[in-house]
Amino acid sequence: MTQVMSALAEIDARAVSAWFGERKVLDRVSLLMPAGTVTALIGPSGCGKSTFLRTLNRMHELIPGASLAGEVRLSGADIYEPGRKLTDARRQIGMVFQKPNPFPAMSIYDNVVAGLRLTGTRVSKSAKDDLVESCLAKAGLWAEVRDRLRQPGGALSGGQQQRLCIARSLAVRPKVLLMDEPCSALDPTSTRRIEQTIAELAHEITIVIVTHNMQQAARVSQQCAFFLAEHGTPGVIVEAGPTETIFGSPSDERTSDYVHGRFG
Ligand SMILES: Nc1ncnc2c1ncn2[C@@H]1O[C@H](COP(=O)(O)OP(=O)(O)OP(=O)(O)O)[C@@H](O)[C@H]1O
Repeated sequence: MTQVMSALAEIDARAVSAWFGERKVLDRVSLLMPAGTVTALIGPSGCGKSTFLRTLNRMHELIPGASLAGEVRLSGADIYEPGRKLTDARRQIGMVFQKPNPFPAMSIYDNVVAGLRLTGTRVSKSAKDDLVESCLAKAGLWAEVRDRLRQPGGALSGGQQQRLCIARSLAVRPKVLLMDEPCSALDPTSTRRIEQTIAELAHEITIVIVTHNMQQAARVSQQCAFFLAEHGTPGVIVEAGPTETIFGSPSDERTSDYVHGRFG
């Protein structure tokens, strides 16, 4: 079976600020997301978690009027360095969104390999077959779809579609996988299945997940960062650290209030 992942990589955000037009929504946010771990970004609505996530693979700059400052280092190299191609960052740092977004009319097989064409990767037919099997297996979907790879992606359940999107992300061999509330459109059973997939993938890939679900953050992550944007000020990280510390004995009272459901 084809090896899907490349070497483990850390991602290090340094003093990242972000704006939409004149409005600053993140202020000098620094966070090291260690290789091969799951980092959960938590905090109330509007504090900048998704914006921060989008700065990690250069998606923020696609929004008209959006700008940013700071550095994002992938294994030491700044993805924003002049001369570095946008597509390199996208290939190395994949993303899974809130709402599963497979190509609905395209087959399951073609959905998995869809990213190869976009990144200009040429692969033989047999290598492609191996890649499809290996990515679907890693996304926890192979057993359910192995006999119907030619059926459309849109015919799968919501949870299966989300796992198909994870498989599609894995096919271009990313070093980091960003997940923006990947379970918020799913039922509890599908949610647990995705969480299981995250746990299995975390041995081979660095994962950053935005979640509003505190139990989920506690279940899937080894590190948590608590974001807050108080009184209309730009979002900052109040506190980041090992998940058991953030939930068990945080140093800031606002973190404790948030993780225990007292606000947000
Ligand atoms: N495309 C956009 N144009 C202008 N402002 C935006 C845009 N996207 C987000 N914002 C603003 O930036 C701030 C941060 O939003 P962001 O979506 O990053 O927060 P969040 O913590 O992910 O929120 P949620 O948990 O509700 O998804 C918010 O005030 C939001 O209104």
